[in-house]
Amino acid sequence: MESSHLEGKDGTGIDVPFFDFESILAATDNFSDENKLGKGGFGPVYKGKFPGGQEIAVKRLASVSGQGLEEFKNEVVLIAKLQHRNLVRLLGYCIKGEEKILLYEYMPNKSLDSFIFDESLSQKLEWGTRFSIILGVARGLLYLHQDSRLRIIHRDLKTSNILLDEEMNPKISDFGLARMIQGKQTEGSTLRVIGTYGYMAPEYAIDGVFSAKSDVFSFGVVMLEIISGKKNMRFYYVENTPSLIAYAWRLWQEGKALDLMDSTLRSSCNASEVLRCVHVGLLCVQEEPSERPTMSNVVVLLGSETASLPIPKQPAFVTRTTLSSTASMSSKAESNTEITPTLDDGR
Ligand SMILES: Nc1ncnc2c1ncn2[C@@H]1O[C@H](COP(=O)(O)OP(=O)(O)OP(=O)(O)O)[C@@H](O)[C@H]1O
Repeated sequence: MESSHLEGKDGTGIDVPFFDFESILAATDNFSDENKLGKGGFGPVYKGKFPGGQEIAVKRLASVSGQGLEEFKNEVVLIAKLQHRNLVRLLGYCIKGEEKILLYEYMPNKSLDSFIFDESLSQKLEWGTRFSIILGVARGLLYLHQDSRLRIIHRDLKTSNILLDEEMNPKISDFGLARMIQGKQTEGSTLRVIGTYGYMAPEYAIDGVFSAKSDVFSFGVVMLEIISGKKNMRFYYVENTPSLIAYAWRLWQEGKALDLMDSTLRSSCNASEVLRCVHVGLLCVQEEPSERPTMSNVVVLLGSETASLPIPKQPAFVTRTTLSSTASMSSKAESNTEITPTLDDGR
């Protein structure tokens, strides 16, 4: 099934196996509906199984058809170089005509959102597991931003892009794909916003300006969702508050930040860890990007019981007005997901 390998040009010896189309057809039972795991903005994803029993996830890319072959291969090598225990591993690729496919390790526990937003599954995710998921995601994102040398901005970090392995270790997925589709910017501005409302920083949603700090904002939203078990964007209808961020901010100001905690977990959680997470989460979602911590600050702050934390300033999206203007101003946004730019689309 593997017929050749791509190698990095820089002598790093990175090796990306090429899989022929027929072996992928066989592994996915001709991309059968039963094997379809879902469809994201980059295209549908299928579960596959190779003859030896190895399970894989097959992403059939929809949006890169215009991209040249060489360019695509270079990006595949780049993504394959990004290896960390908190990133989903790229196993190989396939090109056949217009068809471009990426093969990833299969994550049996699917995505974090399917746990935390589900009434019964969320109860299995006690605080200790949630805290280690938060730490793992922070480390994975730090690696993308700094340690990988390549400075990758994810641009679409959200709870549905965090997958869980059999031991509930978190692995970030879809990293490098925004870059694959839009070119090799490490930061800058774009007319085509790849992201999901509810997770995007205001400067990215409104002006298309992205940086490591816009990922930090998304991380903050993810963290508040993990703590509360509630979605940021659907929040208005739950609590009559513009967003989860606004709710967290209100509780914080009233000295009741622990109430943000998913009610099913309150009796068994470590209160000081939860409070630290809410505090760091609020630092991440501050309106002004320069006030937000870097991911390396975040990792240190989360891991230390004694570090003194700065007082957070008012976050973005605390009023209904800011949310509405974001949604309407970002109508130029061409999200990579199936969402349309309305207030209600956070998933
Ligand atoms: N490596 C994987 N192992 C197991 N399931 C996966 C894997 N990658 C993706 N999936 C599942 O496939 C489905 C589609 O994933 P994908 O990441 O393409 O889209 P999404 O997260 O729903 O949306 P978006 O494109 O906006 O990120 C999701 O249900 C996801 O959980």
